[in-house]
Amino acid sequence: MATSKAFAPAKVNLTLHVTGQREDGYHLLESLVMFADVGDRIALSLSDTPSLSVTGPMGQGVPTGPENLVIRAADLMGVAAEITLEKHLPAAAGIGGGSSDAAAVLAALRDLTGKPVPDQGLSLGADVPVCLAGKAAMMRGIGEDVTPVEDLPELHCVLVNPGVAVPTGAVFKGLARKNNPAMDPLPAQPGFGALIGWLKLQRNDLEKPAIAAQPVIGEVLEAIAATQGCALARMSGSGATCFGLYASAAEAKAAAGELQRDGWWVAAARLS
Ligand SMILES: C[C@](O)(CO)[C@H](O)COP(=O)(O)OP(=O)(O)OC[C@H]1O[C@@H](n2ccc(N)nc2=O)[C@H](O)[C@@H]1O
Ligand SMILES: Nc1ncnc2c1ncn2[C@@H]1O[C@H](COP(=O)(O)OP(=O)(O)OP(=O)(O)O)[C@@H](O)[C@H]1O
Repeated sequence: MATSKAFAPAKVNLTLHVTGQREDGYHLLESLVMFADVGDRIALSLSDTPSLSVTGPMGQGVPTGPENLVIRAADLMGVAAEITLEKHLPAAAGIGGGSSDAAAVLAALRDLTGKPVPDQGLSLGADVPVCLAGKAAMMRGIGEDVTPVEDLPELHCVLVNPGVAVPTGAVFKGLARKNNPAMDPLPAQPGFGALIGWLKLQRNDLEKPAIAAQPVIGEVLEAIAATQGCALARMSGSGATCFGLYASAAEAKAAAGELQRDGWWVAAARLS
């Protein structure tokens, strides 16, 4: 029986500019996305009797029925599979947990069966195409326009989620304005200092409405910014997960130690 194992990394939106809105309500975005070396793990095998088992430290509350994005991904490919999903990432957290799981299943089933992935998986979620690309990229449109970005420096980060789920649609609805300024052009082959300098001039436009919905996100950002060596603190996606960036793995690891609180999920990671 054909089997496959896959890693579904956390997606981090280093920037997220909301520059407009389409007639169907979806927002036009510009986002620099990188992927962390922390994530979920998936094992799957082709089978006549499809099934899903959800395990892992963050598995509680994750749907095990047909609404789980890994099952929807298998359905989209028209393939029956037995899937085990080991959750390490918090759900509804702005780091694409479900989208990255879906992308990993799409890629595994494409490789096992030779079938193409319909429409980059966009129908499963706006974050699925960038997760399917799986490497640093500029994301535009509503998420379907993905351009890989080469030559970014190694980044070390801490990811912090305060344990509150933030529904993506509600955060978009809370935006005061939909047509915010575009991102500045990314400098060519930036070193760490140049990339941080550029990032500081960009934004995550969803930060403000997310903080209005869940004020603890503001506390997370302050706590990250206060850690030793933190070059930038910002929210990812629609929240509530926030990240801090550091020049070294040792600083990111020390920050993760400082940021431990009851109910907070904290991970040090490398971004690429
Ligand atoms: C905020 C981001 O995480 C940034 O990477 C993504 O844009 C969201 O990606 P996602 O979670 O895969 O989003 P989806 O599941 O497609 O959409 C959830 C909800 O977010 C809103 N949504 C999402 C993407 C987008 N470009 N405009 C939107 O307005 C819509 O109300 C939608 O119903
Ligand atoms: N495989 C999955 N893992 C986690 N949640 C899932 C999964 N499949 C479906 N869901 C549901 O999808 C919802 C969104 O979860 P997800 O982890 O994709 O967060 P997200 O905030 O939408 O991420 P992002 O906005 O960065 O894409 C959850 O509330 C959960 O019930």
